[in-house]
Amino acid sequence: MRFTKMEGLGNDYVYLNCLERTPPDLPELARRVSDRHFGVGSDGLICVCPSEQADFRMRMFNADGSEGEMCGNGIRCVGKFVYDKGLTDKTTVSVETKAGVKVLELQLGADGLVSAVTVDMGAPAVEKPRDITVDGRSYTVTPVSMGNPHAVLYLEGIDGLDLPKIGPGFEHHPSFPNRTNTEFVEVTDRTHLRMRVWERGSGETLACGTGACAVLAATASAGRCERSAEVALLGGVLRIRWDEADGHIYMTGPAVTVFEGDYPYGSDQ
Ligand SMILES: N[C@H](CCC[C@H](N)C(=O)O)C(=O)O
Repeated sequence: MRFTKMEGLGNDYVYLNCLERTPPDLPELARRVSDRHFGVGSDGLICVCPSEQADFRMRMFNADGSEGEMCGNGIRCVGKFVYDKGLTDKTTVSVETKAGVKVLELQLGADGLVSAVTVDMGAPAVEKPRDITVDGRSYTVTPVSMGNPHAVLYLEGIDGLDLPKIGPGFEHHPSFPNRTNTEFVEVTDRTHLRMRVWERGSGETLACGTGACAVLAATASAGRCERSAEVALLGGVLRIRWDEADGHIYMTGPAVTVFEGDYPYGSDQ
């Protein structure tokens, strides 16, 4: 099975062209390819599938095999995948996701291939902050949906956090019936935010596009930053803008192809 390894700010996935056929048992395939010792190594699996209502459909699976509703870094790479492979000649591409149809504006580099993408991520749903207890300690989190669930919290010294220790307590907290992605945020100034993320189903990743959008929405809603800011993640910086007119969030960032390969998996598995 031919695959393409791609990354958006180090949030890396294995990408499959499923326009003609889809391998059986995608959750199991995601678990296998994601393993960084026995598989390809990735934060998960992303399948580019046909769509009735958009140019393409993206299905995203976390490393544990669970299917997410949306993936910001992933959808930027889907835009690069379909354009660079000649599956479209359009630089405005629509992609159906479980969180609705997203519109991508592809930016081309000097080589004529996609170097960066701006995604209309749709409107965030920001809830009121709520206190939750994790491992005996109380935290104030702001739940935000970008189609997938996020819990945003503000702490000083996020670099010193032991996320493998505290992350699962947030991910599996009973307050989040479908689990949650959790973002740990420092507000540098009104146009610069820093964050780390413990992702539902994948653990700490170097970046999370939907998470960065959730962080901007929660922080601007609290009056602590402007509606347009740079969000610094371990893997790099995303530019996030929450448009006043349409209420949508726009995310701009890079998309990179790392390598192509073949993986032994098919209908006889
Ligand atoms: N890395 C992705 C988010 C994956 C979210 C997934 N962990 C979920 O179950 O919602 C991003 O760039 O938005």
